[in-house]
Amino acid sequence: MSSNSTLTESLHEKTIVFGLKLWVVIGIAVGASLLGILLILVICLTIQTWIRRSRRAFKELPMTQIPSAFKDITEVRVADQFSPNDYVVHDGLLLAIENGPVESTDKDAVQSAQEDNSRHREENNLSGSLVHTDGCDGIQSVSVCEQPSVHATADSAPLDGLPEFSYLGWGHWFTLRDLDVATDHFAKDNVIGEGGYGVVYRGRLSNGTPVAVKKILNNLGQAEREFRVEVEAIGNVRHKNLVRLLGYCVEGTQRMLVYEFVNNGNLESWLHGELSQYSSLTWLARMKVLLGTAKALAYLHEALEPKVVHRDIKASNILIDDEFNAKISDFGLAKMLGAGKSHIATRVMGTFGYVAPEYANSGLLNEKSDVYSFGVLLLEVITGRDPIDYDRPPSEVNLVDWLKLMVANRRSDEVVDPHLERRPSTKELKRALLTALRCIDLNAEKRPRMDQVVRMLDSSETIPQEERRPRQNRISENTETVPLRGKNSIEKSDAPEHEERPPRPKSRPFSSK
Ligand SMILES: Nc1ncnc2c1ncn2[C@@H]1O[C@H](COP(=O)(O)OP(=O)(O)OP(=O)(O)O)[C@@H](O)[C@H]1O
Repeated sequence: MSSNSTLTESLHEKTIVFGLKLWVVIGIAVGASLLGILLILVICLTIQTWIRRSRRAFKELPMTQIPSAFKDITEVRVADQFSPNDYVVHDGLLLAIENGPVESTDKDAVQSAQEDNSRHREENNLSGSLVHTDGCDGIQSVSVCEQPSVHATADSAPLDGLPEFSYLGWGHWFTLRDLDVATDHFAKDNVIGEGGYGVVYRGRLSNGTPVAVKKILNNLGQAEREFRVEVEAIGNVRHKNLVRLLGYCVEGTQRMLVYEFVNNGNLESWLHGELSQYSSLTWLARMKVLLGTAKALAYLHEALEPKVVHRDIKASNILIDDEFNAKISDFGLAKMLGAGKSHIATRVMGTFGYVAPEYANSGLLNEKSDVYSFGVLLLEVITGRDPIDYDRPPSEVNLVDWLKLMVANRRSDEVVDPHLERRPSTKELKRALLTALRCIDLNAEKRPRMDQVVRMLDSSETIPQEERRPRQNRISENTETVPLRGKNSIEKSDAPEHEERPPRPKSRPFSSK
């Protein structure tokens, strides 16, 4: 009884806290703790909802692309690609090329495709849904068929050292602050280059990963579209020869894409730009880059469902790493082609000189347009010439036309890039030229598929050690800067008619219907 009264007395004693009685102080402390716990719960819930909403804002970007087998692979007969004649009829011209034997066999091709395929499947251990476009350019046309389920694999796992909550299932959600810090406040010194729709910065994430950050220009409908298409096309796709998208940032009007940093420039700067002043790419390095490009395109066209048509294959979109592996980049114009669709009708986009004629004329697009662009790229690599070069005499301005003429006149050995230190053998040259000519066939149906192109090009030769690094010119993510380029979108109608030379590299909207 007395202890009870002592307790009551103590509770009624005044404390040093504003002279409040003890029971009042205890009450306030308990109340404050409860409030604190409640507040923390509310903050957690708000953050969770915010992340969920933000993801939904992207319509739960698809975890697409379940590679099925490389279809028809066993039906491909490499020997069919080169008839044993000493000429080929191409585009109405009798081309004076002798066909050398093709070294890779069906067995090799099938085996390599199977290996590729099982690797893709391992690397893309995904299940999920597909995305369809209805053939229109509007992003609204993209619909997600079902909620994808993704099983993270080693390759698609969150990057080490980054907060787990930022992981989206295929890549990371970065805040503006993350990227501001990564690029040193988007410092001018960190600008790698500028494309039609954004500026690319070199950066380093908080966990030390070197990245390229593409800051999309604000308020451009096309830019917004490009942003979303790029995420949809390659967000969830992994291939050694495709640049890896590590994540993105969406904050207010800001749109940014974060890629793996590819440290050895792009093919365009090696062939015609700053890097060409230091050294010429060797023939084997060129072929390695082209073979990698062909493999990535074969993957996009043959192994994915729906297939992805890149639409802007050109030298500046082929990034190169220090082992001379190609990495196709810039998927902003990509289109999905659903199963059973032979083509889609769409606005003609692309880059002057690379766009397939039937697509330019009709707006009908399918993967054979990429095959044509690849053929032009191959010719560019063989000859070291721009697809369109107004500095040359009229008969040589258009690379494809000039090349066909040279071959028809049995002057094919004169077309090789004079900057090459070691010319390719006649057999190597024929292999490359014939492949290119097949790719630029005016009849799109006659063009080979990209998996066939891979086999045509693959000579199973490796680059000797001493040829791997053409002298002093590797670009390190810390040191040199790839030449800065201005915006150079040109409309078809912008193309100069005669003397004036268009800015290089030529870009983007080719023409509008
Ligand atoms: N992941 C990357 N790593 C290193 N450099 C990159 C990366 N992505 C792009 N770049 C470089 O940034 C520059 C700008 O690239 P971007 O794709 O925006 O434009 P582009 O292809 O030059 O032109 P356009 O957009 O008009 O086709 C190019 O020099 C390109 O090589």
